[in-house]
Amino acid sequence: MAQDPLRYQSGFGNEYATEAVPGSLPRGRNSPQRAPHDLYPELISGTAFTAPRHEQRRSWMYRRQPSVVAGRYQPYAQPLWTTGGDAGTALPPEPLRWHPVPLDGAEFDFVDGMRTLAGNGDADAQTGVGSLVYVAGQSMGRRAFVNADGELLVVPQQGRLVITTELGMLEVAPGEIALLPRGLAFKVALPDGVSRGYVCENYGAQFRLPELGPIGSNGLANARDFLAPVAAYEDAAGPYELIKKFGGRFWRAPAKGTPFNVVAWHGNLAPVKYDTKNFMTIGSISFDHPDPSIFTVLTSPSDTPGTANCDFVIFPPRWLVMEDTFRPPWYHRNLMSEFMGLVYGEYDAKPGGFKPGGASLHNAMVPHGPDEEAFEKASSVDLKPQKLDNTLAFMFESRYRFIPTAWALSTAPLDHDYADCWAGLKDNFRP
Ligand SMILES: O=C(O)Cc1cc(O)ccc1O
Ligand SMILES: [Fe+2]
Repeated sequence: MAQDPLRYQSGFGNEYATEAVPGSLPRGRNSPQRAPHDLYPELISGTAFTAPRHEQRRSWMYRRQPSVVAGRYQPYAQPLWTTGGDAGTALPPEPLRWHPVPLDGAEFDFVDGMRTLAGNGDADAQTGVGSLVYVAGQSMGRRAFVNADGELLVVPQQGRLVITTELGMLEVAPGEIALLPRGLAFKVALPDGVSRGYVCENYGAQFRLPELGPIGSNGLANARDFLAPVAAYEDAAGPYELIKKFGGRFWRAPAKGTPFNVVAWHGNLAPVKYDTKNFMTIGSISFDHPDPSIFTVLTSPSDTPGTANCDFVIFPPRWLVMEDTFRPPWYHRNLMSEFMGLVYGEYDAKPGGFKPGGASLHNAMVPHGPDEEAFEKASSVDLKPQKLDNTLAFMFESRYRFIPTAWALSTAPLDHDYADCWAGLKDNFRP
């Protein structure tokens, strides 16, 4: 690779165009009789050909070998990365929380270290999402992964990820996120050693920026802050192992060379990264705690308007200035189901038991809200302007109940005492 591959092009869903070797992109057409430098043109589409134009996502790659060149596939064991929700599970109708997932995955890479905590929907029906955690200590070396079941929204919690994709490279640190399109080959290197993070595997409509309504034409996540890679290809010869997730099952195939052989590409289907520091957070400057939808970074719509397959919501550092207001989240129970994680710091509704690397799950109509400590403090504190700083929590919010996996309910560090955080709330009524 002649140029630094860690350069980026900005924008969300742009018509990007990039070439690692000048002159490798055909001009004025997509598949000339012979492409420049005798590269093979190959199309990857992330939407149906007849999807509405504004939803269309596809890219053209110009590569040294088309990706059909691979050996035969054999089953591959990754039993803890499950797909969808297991309808046979007796889903507890109460709040669930997990302590931080232990950092004991030094022997695993990003694919083998992935565990599904909870899932819903059905990859074949193109609905629902999985909520996963990874703990990994090995870089993928000459192993590449393709996920035919969904796109991956990656939320690193500890350790940077250097993600090599067919379309180029992304370096993603905690506080940033990556969005990896369905079907695009990638591998992950771990420059900081053992790393942990969260992943939303989205089987449904692709994540996109939310409508802004009365907010106007600027704000929340701005399109230009999403960064796509520039074309870059691997030179070193030698065999590769391809791992593929396809219909919930895992497969492996040998390949005689690297799948990261794309010399140039153009199109609007691309991996991107986004730094949550660039999120323009909006809040109440009068009174009351607003609905958390104001914190939506990306949304995957379902076929019911406003009722998302999944919203990706962050709770970033921000000022709280509301007058005569209980400032943390209210007690509530919602139609939508909420899977939450914490990248760093403290979450204002749960200063005690919700830790970075942990997770919580409040499914449809499961009541939840501030723990006793948060309630006591927020209902008596002097309401000066207050900066909630050094904190980043997030939520995968879905219209479908998240069903925890057998791993989540047995091996994972389930917090059996979670309900105790509300048990001490007093009846303060004095008629
Ligand atoms: O339950 C939670 O902590 C997430 C959440 C935050 C908020 O500010 C309002 C509603 C909500 O579900
Ligand atoms: Fe909630």
